[in-house]
Amino acid sequence: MNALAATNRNFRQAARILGLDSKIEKSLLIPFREIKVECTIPKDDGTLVSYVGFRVQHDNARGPMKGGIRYHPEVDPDEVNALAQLMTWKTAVADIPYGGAKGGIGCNPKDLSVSELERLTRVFTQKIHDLIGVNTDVPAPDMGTNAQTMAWILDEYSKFHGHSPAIVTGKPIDLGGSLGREAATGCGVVYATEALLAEYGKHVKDLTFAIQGFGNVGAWAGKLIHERGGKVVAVSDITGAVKNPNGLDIPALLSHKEKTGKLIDFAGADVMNSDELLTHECDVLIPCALGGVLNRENADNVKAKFIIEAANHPTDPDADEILSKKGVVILPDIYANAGGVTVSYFEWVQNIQGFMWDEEKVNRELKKYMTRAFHNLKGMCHSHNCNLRMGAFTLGVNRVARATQLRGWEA
Ligand SMILES: NC(=O)C1=CN([C@@H]2O[C@H](COP(=O)(O)OP(=O)(O)OC[C@H]3O[C@@H](n4cnc5c(N)ncnc54)[C@H](O)[C@@H]3O)[C@@H](O)[C@H]2O)C=CC1
Ligand SMILES: O=C(O)CCC(=O)C(=O)O
Repeated sequence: MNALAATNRNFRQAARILGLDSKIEKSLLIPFREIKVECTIPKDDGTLVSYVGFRVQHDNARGPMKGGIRYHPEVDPDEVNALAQLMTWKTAVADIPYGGAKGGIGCNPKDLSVSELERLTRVFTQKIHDLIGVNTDVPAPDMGTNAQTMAWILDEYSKFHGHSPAIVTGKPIDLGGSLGREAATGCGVVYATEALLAEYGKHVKDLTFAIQGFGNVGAWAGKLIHERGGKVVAVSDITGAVKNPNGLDIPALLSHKEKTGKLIDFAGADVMNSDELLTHECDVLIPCALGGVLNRENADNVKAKFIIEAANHPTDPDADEILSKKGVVILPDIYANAGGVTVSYFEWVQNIQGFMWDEEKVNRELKKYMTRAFHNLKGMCHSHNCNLRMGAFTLGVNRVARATQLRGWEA
C-alpha cells in the first residue's frame, strides 16, 4: 500500500471513530492545492537537466500551511500528498496554529554540486513564490535539504516580495533562524520517548536503542539519548550500518562520520548489514530515514518493544497490524516527530515579533508542547479505546474538523 493510501486509511479510521460527518470527511481528505512545476537548470558543465518539483498544500483551516521540502530521488506526487496530509494532523496534534503542506523535488542531492543545488532551489522558488507566503504556506527543511536550502529560498522569495525572514523556518541563525531548531526534531523525539517510557515506568538510561538514519533527526536523537545514558547499540545511514552491544560512542561516531563521510570503519564498532538494523536486538527502535521501511516483509522479525516514529510514515498498515499483534508499542510520527515543526512555529513567531528567544526558552517551550500533546493524545486513546496512532489521528482530525466547521462554507 503506498503512503497516500495508508494515510487516507488511517484518516478514515479516525473519522469513523469520531463519527465525523461524511461531507466534512471528504472535504478534509481533498488537498487545498497541488502544485507541480518543471525546474530546468544548467549543470556546472553547461548541459541542461530538468527536475519535477511539487508542493502540496493540504489544509489551512487552523492557520498557514506548514511543512518541509524534501530532495530525494523517490519523491513522487502521492508521497508528497501523504506527507502534506500528515502535516495537517501533526500541527493539530502539537496544537500550533498551522495547517499542513509538504514539498519535494525528485533529485539526488548527492549527485549535485552546491551551485547546482542553489540554482535548482532558486528555480523552484521562482515557480512557487506566488503560492507560498508568511501567512499562507511556510516551507522548512526535510530529507536532503537544510538551513542553506532555506537561505536560498528566503533570498529568492525576498527578491519578489521584499525581505521576508518568516517565509521559511529552519534557516541559518544569521538570517533569523531560531536557536534550537536544528536539534528540535531529534530533541522532540527524545521528549516524546521519555513521555511514553514514563507510562511503562521505564527510563532512557536503562534501555538499548537502534537508529535507522543518521542525518539531522537521527544524529540529534542519538546524541541526546547517549547524553541521557541510553545505549545506542546500532546505527545505519545510506552508507552502511554499525553496531556495538555495549553502546556506541555517539559523539565519536559523529566526528568519524564528519571526517570520513561514512559510518563504517569506525574503531568502536562492528559493521553490520543495513537491512538488519530494523530487526536488530534492542528495546527501542527509532526509524529516522524513509517511509514504509517497516512492512510485511520485516515486521514479524522486529525485536524492539517500542518503536518511535521519528521518520514520517515509517510503518505501513500491514506492519502496524503485525507489530500490534506482537505487542510492540508504536509512538506515531504525527506526534513523535512534531518537535521540528513546533520549533519552526517558535521561529516564525520570533520573526514576526522581531524578537529572539534564548535556547533555554526554546527547549523549555518545546518540552511543554511535547508533554502536553502526549497527554492530549493519551486522553483520546482512553476516550476512544484506541491505540496511540488512532489517539494521535483522532486528536488531530478532531481539531481540524472543529476549525473547519467553525469557519463554515458560505461563499
Ligand atoms: N528535519 C526535520 O526537521 C524533520 C524530519 N522528519 C523526518 O525525519 C526523517 C529524516 O529526516 P532528516 O533527518 O531531516 O533527513 P536527512 O537528509 O538529514 O537525513 C536522512 C538520513 O537517512 C539516511 N538514509 C537514507 N536512506 C537510507 C536507507 N535506505 N537506510 C538507512 N538510512 C538511510 C541518510 O543517509 C541520512 O543519514 C524523514 O522521514 C523526515 O521526513 C520529520 C520531522 C521533521
Ligand atoms: O518544520 C517544519 O515546518 C516542517 C517539518 C516537517 O516537514 C515535518 O514535520 O515533517
